[in-house]
Amino acid sequence: MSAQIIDGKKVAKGIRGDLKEEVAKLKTDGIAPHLAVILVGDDPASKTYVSMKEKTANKIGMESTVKRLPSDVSEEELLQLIKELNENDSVHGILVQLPLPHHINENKVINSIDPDKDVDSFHPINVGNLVAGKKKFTPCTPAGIMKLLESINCEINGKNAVIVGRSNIVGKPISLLLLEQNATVSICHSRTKDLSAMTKEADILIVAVGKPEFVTGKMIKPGAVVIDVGVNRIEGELIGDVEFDSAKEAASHITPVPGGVGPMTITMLLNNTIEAAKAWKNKQ
Ligand SMILES: Nc1nc(=O)c2c([nH]1)NC[C@@H]1CN(c3ccc(C(=O)N[C@@H](CCC(=O)O)C(=O)O)cc3)C=[N+]21
Repeated sequence: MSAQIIDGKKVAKGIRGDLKEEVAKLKTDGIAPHLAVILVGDDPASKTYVSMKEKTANKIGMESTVKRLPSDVSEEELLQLIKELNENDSVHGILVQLPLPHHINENKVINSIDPDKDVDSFHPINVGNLVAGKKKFTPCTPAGIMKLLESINCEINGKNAVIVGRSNIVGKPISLLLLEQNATVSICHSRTKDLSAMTKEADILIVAVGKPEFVTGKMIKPGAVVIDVGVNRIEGELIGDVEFDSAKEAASHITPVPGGVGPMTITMLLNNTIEAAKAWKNKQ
């Protein structure tokens, strides 16, 4: 058996078509959804991601501004820029590309973003709302994963969902979203005693550990849905956290890397920016 490959590019494109219409509608109401991205330093991967965000935003008719700061910028200057963007009524979404240089306190920066403009949904207020089930924004990568599951009509209610990885950006929030849909959720990590025994129980397996080809086919329950969130760049090539060739023999559905979760992340970021613009409009 060979799994059906979940085409994240295609799903993302479909959603972007809807978003483009929403942007056009908002523009006729005099509101141009506007995303501001802050890039500190010149890490090549970050530069690529930021220009992809800018390009995709423009493709659906959205406004985008990229603020580029040198790697030795002071924390104070960065916080000042965020303050200006918070106060700028024409900006609806603010994203600070992570990781930041070590001399800058990441938490302090995230905490300074207006929660209403926090399209990454990393601010503690938005994290708290997600935990309480009253969210304003859904964090981009987890939101994208839910859309991918939806695209294959994946049943979630009552299923065993196993998450490998407990990051604030993916592992923790995706666990909450799956729990909201009544999955039985287990979160595994580096101290998990028998990882294979856990992953083999998964009807839905989400892997976000940042270790190339960490999960192999023999760790997967036959017929499972496998979502690979890994983006490991090795000698210029993008490698997932799942060993694709062996995994696709066990799984019923699987996401590739590239072309799986990645394209969804950016699309959901644009979705959140449109949501922010709509919420702003309703406050006026
Ligand atoms: N504040 C913040 N928010 C983020 O959402 C954020 C961040 N910082 N820092 C870095 C990570 C990583 N990330 C990705 C986005 C798109 C792809 C993506 O589109 N990947 C393509 C391939 C792109 C390529 O070839 O390089 C794919 O998987 O098909 C991957 C990774 C967002 N991140």
